[in-house]
Amino acid sequence: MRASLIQIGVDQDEPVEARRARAASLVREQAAADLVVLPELWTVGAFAFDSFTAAAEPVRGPGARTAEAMSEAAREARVWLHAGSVVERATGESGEAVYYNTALVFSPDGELAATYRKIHRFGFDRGEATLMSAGAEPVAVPLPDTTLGLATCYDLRFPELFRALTDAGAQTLVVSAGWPERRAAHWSLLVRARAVENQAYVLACGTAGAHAGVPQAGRSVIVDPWGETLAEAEDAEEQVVAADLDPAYVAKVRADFPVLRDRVLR
Ligand SMILES: NC(=O)CCC(=O)C(=O)O
Repeated sequence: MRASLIQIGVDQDEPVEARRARAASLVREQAAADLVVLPELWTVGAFAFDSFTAAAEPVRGPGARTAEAMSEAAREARVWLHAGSVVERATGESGEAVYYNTALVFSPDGELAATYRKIHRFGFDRGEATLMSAGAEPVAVPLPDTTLGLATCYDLRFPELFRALTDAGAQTLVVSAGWPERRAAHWSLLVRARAVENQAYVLACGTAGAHAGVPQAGRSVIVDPWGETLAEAEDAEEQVVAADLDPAYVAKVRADFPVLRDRVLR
């Protein structure tokens, strides 16, 4: 199973519409892959908080511009597409607008197969943490050859989410991110930790460029269930990081070195 991570450049000078078209064409170029992954909030920029509400869009129906473009790209390339995340505009219980950082997964037919609303919002008492509502449900997505477990950026710091995804059957953990350069060492360490402790593939896709003046780490990486790096971006330039995954290898590592079986606390 071939996975391609598109570490797309997010530059505030590029209009969102142009980046959307560019992302769709980058996805189409990955038609040889089975699974393609884009990063977090690549339309607006993960740190462009001031633009979040203006850039918000529904994930279905009229005005779902990113979902429409990504559905078409997935269908044309015939790939499973984790299209990164968008600022989702939804309606609250009293009819008010509420916002989520929502990841979208499309099937090769272009169907919206799953959405995941980011559970852990970044920013402490500012930015995303105050502008967005939190998701509540971990999401695992069965594909023909593997089951994906979905996580978004800051989620990477919360191992209990990844364990819940593993318990839900995930064998390939996808982290879609807009991780900053200044904490690149945490990114590299935590991605490998999540792979080793869950004995799962981790596909961690970041962005290139800078969002609202925050330089990005890039360093998108694919790590196998034994913690070996299969492919990695060495910098924060726009590029594609790709590797072949062997879905059977997850079961082999879990059987040969049965750490998950030895859990005591649940
Ligand atoms: N967009 C994010 O979730 C950023 C997370 C981050 O910067 C960190 O965890 O460090």
